[in-house]
Amino acid sequence: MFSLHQVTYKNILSIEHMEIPDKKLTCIIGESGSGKSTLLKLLNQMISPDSGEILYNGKSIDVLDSIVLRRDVVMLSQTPIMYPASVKENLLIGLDFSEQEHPSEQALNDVLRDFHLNKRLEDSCERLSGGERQRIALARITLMQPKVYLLDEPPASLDEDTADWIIQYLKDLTRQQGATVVMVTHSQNIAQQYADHLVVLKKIG
Ligand SMILES: Nc1ncnc2c1ncn2[C@@H]1O[C@H](COP(=O)(O)OP(=O)(O)OP(=O)(O)O)[C@@H](O)[C@H]1O
Repeated sequence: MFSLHQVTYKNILSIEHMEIPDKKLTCIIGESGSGKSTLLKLLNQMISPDSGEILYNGKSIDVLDSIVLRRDVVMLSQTPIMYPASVKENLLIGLDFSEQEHPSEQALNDVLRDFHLNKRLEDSCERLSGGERQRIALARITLMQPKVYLLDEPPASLDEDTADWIIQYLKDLTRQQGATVVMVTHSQNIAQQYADHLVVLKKIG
């Protein structure tokens, strides 16, 4: 899905060669500051490398329109944006942003159930817990049905049981919908248990 060749970014990343496989769950691990979040940002063109080449499905991502690329390759940051609006509005933001049609109320309620969110669509998002925000943000991007999910530490504000079923859910997306999931994690356990492919980053120098 992605191939990186001789990619450098500031004095943060220096990658001779890296493959990120299609339809698999890839975990990125490495010490703090080793460039894990930076690598995700390179994959959806939020930033560009100083040198080297990144291929997406065999094409250099330089020549792809970044809006089109980001419809396929969706990133969930460590601190997802939550608007002071209803659960429904917050779920639909990603679809609006990528100019996709809204699903039925039933589909939105199904997604709340899938993510164990005991909320109604008309409830406000203003007083959600960190874990609920994280799950709404993840639900928001699954509604967009991207080809690639770039996830920056999704389990960060989730308890262990919730983190486990969410990662299992992501793994199922790779198997059932052929999605590609690239996930940064600090947890060696999660990486060992769930990753089909592992990327280990080391600090330069
Ligand atoms: N645009 C930038 N310009 C300069 N330095 C940056 C930039 N972005 C990040 N850094 C630095 O690059 C290093 C790697 O950052 P990054 O967030 O990618 O690491 P990480 O492995 O995800 O870390 P953590 O596990 O702590 O989240 C850090 O030292 C950070 O301060």
